[in-house]
Amino acid sequence: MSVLNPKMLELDRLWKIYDTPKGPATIVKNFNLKLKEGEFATLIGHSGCGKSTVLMMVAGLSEVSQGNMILAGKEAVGPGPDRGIVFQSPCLLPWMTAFENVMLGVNQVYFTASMMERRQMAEYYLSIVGLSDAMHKYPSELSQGMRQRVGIARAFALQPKMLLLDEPFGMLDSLTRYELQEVLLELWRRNRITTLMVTHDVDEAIFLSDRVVMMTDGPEAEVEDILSIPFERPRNRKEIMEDPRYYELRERLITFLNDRSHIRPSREPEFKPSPDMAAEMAAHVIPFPTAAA
Ligand SMILES: Nc1ncnc2c1ncn2[C@@H]1O[C@H](COP(=O)(O)OP(=O)(O)OP(=O)(O)O)[C@@H](O)[C@H]1O
Repeated sequence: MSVLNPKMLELDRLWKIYDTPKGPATIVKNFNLKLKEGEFATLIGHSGCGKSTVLMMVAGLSEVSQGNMILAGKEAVGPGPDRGIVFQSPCLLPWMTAFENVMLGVNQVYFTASMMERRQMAEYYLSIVGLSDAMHKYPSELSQGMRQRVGIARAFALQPKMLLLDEPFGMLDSLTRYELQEVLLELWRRNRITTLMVTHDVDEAIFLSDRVVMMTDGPEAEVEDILSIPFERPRNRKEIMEDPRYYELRERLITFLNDRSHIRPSREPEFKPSPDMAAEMAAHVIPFPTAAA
């Protein structure tokens, strides 16, 4: 029997400071989070608060300015095949079929496996995401939703320790998004890969996650609160939506986002013309034509 790692990911007082022309900008400050093996967590917060920044640090694609990041008991530095990433747009190589795009990573990571095993692995994941009949098509022959299915299959096929998803369904219509949420849950049910996902969608966060991590507004964003989602798995969207707890959770998340939007500083720039400029502007106003004109 395998023993689950009680701490698959530990983010300990993580900071991200960018050097900007105006000086250092602290985007994320003292960000603490622990994920258990097999846990599905989502990051939610206002646009620009630093969700993708946290995800990119975990992916090893953005350097950690301060703090520790431990993945499966080891310090994680730089990117690696132990972390699979799915972006909003799947970035497939256009001259390769869906199958070849998935095989690209599989060949790199499982180079000791036989060609037959590698092909079977790619075919298995492409069929689970519903692309059995389209796996030999080129990206230009696939819809946006199908391309994202390839992106999801590609990430799972590498069997990473962690899956990182940056608004993977953000560009899809709501029907396709619901379908792909189900696809993602089915793959996750079979593999139980520890997952951290960025989303703006409160319903998506509740439907998919074990815990929703609410981030404060940036700059200097940190974890404000964490909401545990109590619904049993496997989850059924209809049953969840009929559960009174769903509306309580939804209310809490929406209230959190709304409350924070009230304390956000106004971004409206100040514009006070000098008296001379005001006179100049007034002189340029074209009078509204009257009936007599
Ligand atoms: N290379 C960089 N240099 C300076 N600032 C940056 C850099 N990259 C991102 N930022 C800033 O970091 C902040 C957080 O950006 P990030 O993309 O992480 O936010 P987010 O919460 O994911 O936003 P959204 O929900 O809109 O995608 C933003 O203010 C952004 O301008």
